[in-house]
Amino acid sequence: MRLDYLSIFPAYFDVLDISLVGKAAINGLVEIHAHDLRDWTHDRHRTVDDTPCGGGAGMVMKPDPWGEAFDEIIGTESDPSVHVIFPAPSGTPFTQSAAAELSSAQRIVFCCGRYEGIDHRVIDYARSMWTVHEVSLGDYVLNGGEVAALAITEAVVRLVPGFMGNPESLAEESFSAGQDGLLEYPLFTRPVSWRGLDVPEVLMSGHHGRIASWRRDESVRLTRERRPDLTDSDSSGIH
Ligand SMILES: O=C(OCc1ccccc1)c1cn[nH]c1
Repeated sequence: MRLDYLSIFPAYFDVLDISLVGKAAINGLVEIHAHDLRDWTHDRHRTVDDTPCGGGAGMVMKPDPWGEAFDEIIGTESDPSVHVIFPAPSGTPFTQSAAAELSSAQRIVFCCGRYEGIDHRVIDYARSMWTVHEVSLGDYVLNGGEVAALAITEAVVRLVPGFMGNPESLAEESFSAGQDGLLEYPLFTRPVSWRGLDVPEVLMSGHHGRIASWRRDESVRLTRERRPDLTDSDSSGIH
């Protein structure tokens, strides 16, 4: 999988050489390329923004540098196998199933908006050429798409076959199919007693049936408490 990042702060992505994703990059599963959008400007100030047509506060990212960067990084041929991701508050909420789908992509290009956003024609042009995802991580506003791109990268790359040392651990996480779309139950490890707090006895009983039902009950309780929106969805085991 090749991952490209287009940003006016490409150094954000240096961290990928260290972290979880770094390992995948080393064993050849993932190839990382970060690019400075200003490399595709031609004026002395390397301008990437301008005032919004129709007025309004803030600045908008000009389309020209994006188009020239696309030409060089992706090419001028249409190719639906290239996934182009624009993180933005106005995007479709990102989910574990979206991460799973993207984990089989051969190429993903992250376009990190700054200022108030990117000229919409950039997204329209990208849609005419590649498979575009406008993605939101949540109902809040960041200063730019870089942090969102890092989060999406981690969610996707850890699902790439051959990447995780112990794929079974993926099956038991929150939101994974194995959990029936429920939140993960509380986890404990040694010491059994810690600062006057003990591990629930059932987990030390060695009784696997009871442990499984305690865990499910906890998942149901937590999901009802924190994520009522998940309880009546078809994917969750509770209604
Ligand atoms: O702020 C975000 O993206 C950066 C961005 C992009 C375009 C204009 C403003 C900000 C974001 C919030 N949830 N998911 C993404």
